[in-house]
Amino acid sequence: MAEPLACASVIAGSTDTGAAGGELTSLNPAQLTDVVARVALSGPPAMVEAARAAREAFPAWAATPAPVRGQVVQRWGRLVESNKEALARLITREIGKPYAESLGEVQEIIDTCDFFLGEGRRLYGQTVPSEMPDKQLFTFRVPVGVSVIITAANFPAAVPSWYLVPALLCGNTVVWKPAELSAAVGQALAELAWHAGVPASVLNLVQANGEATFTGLSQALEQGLVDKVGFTGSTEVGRAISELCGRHLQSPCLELGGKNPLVVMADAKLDLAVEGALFSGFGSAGQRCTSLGTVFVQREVHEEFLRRFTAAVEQAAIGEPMREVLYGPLIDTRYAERFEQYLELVQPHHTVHGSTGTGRITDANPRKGFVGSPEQGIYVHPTIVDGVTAQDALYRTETFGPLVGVGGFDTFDEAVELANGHGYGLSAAIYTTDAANAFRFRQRCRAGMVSVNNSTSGAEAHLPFGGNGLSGNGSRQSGIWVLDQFTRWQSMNWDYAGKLQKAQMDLVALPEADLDYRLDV
Ligand SMILES: NC(=O)c1ccc[n+]([C@@H]2O[C@H](COP(=O)([O-])OP(=O)(O)OC[C@H]3O[C@@H](n4cnc5c(N)ncnc54)[C@H](O)[C@@H]3O)[C@@H](O)[C@H]2O)c1
Repeated sequence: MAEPLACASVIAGSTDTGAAGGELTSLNPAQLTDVVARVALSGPPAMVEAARAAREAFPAWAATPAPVRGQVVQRWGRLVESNKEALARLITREIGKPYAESLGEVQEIIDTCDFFLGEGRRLYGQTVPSEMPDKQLFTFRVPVGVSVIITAANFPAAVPSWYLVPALLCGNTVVWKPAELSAAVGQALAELAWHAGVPASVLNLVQANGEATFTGLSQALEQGLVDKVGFTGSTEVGRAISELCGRHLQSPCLELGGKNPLVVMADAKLDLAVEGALFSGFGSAGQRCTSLGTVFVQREVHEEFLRRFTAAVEQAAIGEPMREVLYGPLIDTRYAERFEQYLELVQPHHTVHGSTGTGRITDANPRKGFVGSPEQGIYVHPTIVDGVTAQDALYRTETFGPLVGVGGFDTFDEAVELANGHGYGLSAAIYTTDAANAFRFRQRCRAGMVSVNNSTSGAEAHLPFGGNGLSGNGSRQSGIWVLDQFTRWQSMNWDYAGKLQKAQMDLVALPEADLDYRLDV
């Protein structure tokens, strides 16, 4: 086993080993005897100190030409690329994500850096015509200022990069607070950024628990040190962050939970739908914000879909994440305990399918075909629950584990209602061979992201990512759309008439017109 890494906050290049917020041991969830990192957590003052360092660094970074910032970001991407396997191994070791998916996660950072290299040469503003002569109007994108980015453990590298890369490219300075459970991945990614030329006080790393983060953020906002908050995590914490920011007249980016529906129409290619449901329901052990929550199947094909889906889940490879598996362990025992509580939402009238057991996978509660040994890891059985209706708590609760509900519907309108009615609005999918159904579904769906004949999971670095309702406040990551989060529009007017011209008052006379004129044809 590799030696544990030492992790701590790094503020303007100085490491805070004081552990005022306590010490945390980050364990490999597939092998709990493997200590991945020992983390010295900071107390609330670290957030304030980091925000102050970022504030001081802001003018110089904002004045650095955007194409140069773009090249820095691109170098970060190149360094991530040359460390791709090492970073992916660390992700798998620290949070138990299957290695192939960890490689994909690292690729997404590389893609994001590549995309924003080009954006450094654009960051376009506009020239706008004025209503007066000898006057020109312009718009410019200007950086927001100090951005505090707080992220979750389940996507410890790719999702942070969706914030960090555009924030830096746009000229902001940053305080990044990774999840405690992925402290080592956070430190590794930050280290690569510093080595790529991002100045230490432009990207500050704070390792702290949720409570200290909230208190520190609140103090930093109070002192006017923070201009933007980006948060990825649970809806509950997102709401608290939103209330805090609102008091300071700030609008945070919020990327929160999901209860993502997948609709299977009777005309769908069932095998394709099963494949999509398997990947999005059980991939990453259901610990994605875009994980499938409930499959709604048109009644004519409900039984057949369930039969094939159950068979696919029974055959799925589950086990040690460095091997070829659909999913590995849950990220932490806290998640497993919560998952077991969610199983209690399964009412007696539901039928549980597709597993040799429920709850934790252990030698005493084994899963046939388990890849490796479950004893030292946090593994849970995949669970399909049939008979989910809009009245069930399961219908509206994000379970954040390998549990997929299945429900039925008769008409397309009913399917749309079920897909929209749970309060979340992150991702939704429909399987159909009828193009009209696909377009109508997209049009009536409240989700920020809609898939047709594809699973609810997946993202591309240049497409907007984000949700509505309980899934977020409509902010979007990725592509050009995220620029609106990390820049503000500034307008400028330049009058070269040599006299004061007043808009709306000094009107330029229009040519004479005869508006009563009618054609005689
Ligand atoms: N929409 C998305 O893009 C997206 C992506 C990944 C995860 N998620 C969601 O994240 C959740 C899972 O992550 P989690 O359980 O770690 O979430 P969480 O909300 O408990 O924690 C997320 C982050 O917030 C910090 N935090 C916790 N309490 C805080 C507080 N009071 N103030 C400030 N920061 C605080 C944590 O330390 C962590 O860094 C799920 O709901 C999942 O759907 C959403």
